[in-house]
Amino acid sequence: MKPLIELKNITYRAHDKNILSIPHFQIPEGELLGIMGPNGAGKSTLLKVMALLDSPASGEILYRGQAVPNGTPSLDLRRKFSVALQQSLLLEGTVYQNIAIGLKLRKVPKSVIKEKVNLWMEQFQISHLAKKNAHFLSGGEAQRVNLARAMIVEPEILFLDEPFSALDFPTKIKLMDDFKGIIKDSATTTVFVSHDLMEINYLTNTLAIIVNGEVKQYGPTQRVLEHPNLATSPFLNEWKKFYPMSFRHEKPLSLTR
Ligand SMILES: Nc1ncnc2c1ncn2[C@@H]1O[C@H](COP(=O)(O)OP(=O)(O)OP(=O)(O)O)[C@@H](O)[C@H]1O
Repeated sequence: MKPLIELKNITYRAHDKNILSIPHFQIPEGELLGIMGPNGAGKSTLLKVMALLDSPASGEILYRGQAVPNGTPSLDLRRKFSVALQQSLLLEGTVYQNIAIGLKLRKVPKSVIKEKVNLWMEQFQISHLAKKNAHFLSGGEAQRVNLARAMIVEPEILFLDEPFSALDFPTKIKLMDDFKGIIKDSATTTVFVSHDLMEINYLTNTLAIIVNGEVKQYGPTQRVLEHPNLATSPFLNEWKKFYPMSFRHEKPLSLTR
């Protein structure tokens, strides 16, 4: 498949330290890519650079083969991307208003907004919360609103940075299960940063392991997890001690539905 995003010779520096060094990396359209690695490896920085939220020190980013001007991506291009972070950062107002905001900014007619917000609230099973103040939601509810808000604009690419990591385990697996169905149905190209092997194994098809700002292994998720290389095995083998079997299962072991 054609790459949606391509990175060439990307470096990122902060305080005179090299944070990222990526000679070449690409995300094909339709990919469900996981980015995993130890704390401080550069996962979030890579996501921010790919989502055009931060500029690299050097290198080139191409979107559908077109070079993106460094530092000044057009509004048009930005609007093809959605980002959801660990903190849901919901705005003052109701759940309905929070989910509607992206379409409102795009000046979509009110009747269409209503139809789409209702659809996405249904998809994320939060219709009953429509009129609730978004600042009084549980963590799981808030993350559902956050993901609905990201999906309603029908992004060409969705960037997720640890969206499930603050949730308790039953809440997490239920949301991940629902979310997987939604992503599959919409066929949205997705980049999912996580440090959790169970989340990565469950949600992604392809996996990049980052260590010290470099992509040390890339390939189909199952293959990477089952055959870590010299650079990634110290990290992956630690995880596999805690999830000795889960990387062989399609679903987390405790997910019974
Ligand atoms: N703007 C910045 N200024 C200074 N240091 C930074 C900046 N951005 C990132 N870093 C440093 O870059 C390194 C990579 O950070 P990043 O948040 O990308 O890692 P990560 O893999 O997402 O980590 P974690 O799993 O802990 O969230 C860290 O050492 C971090 O302190």
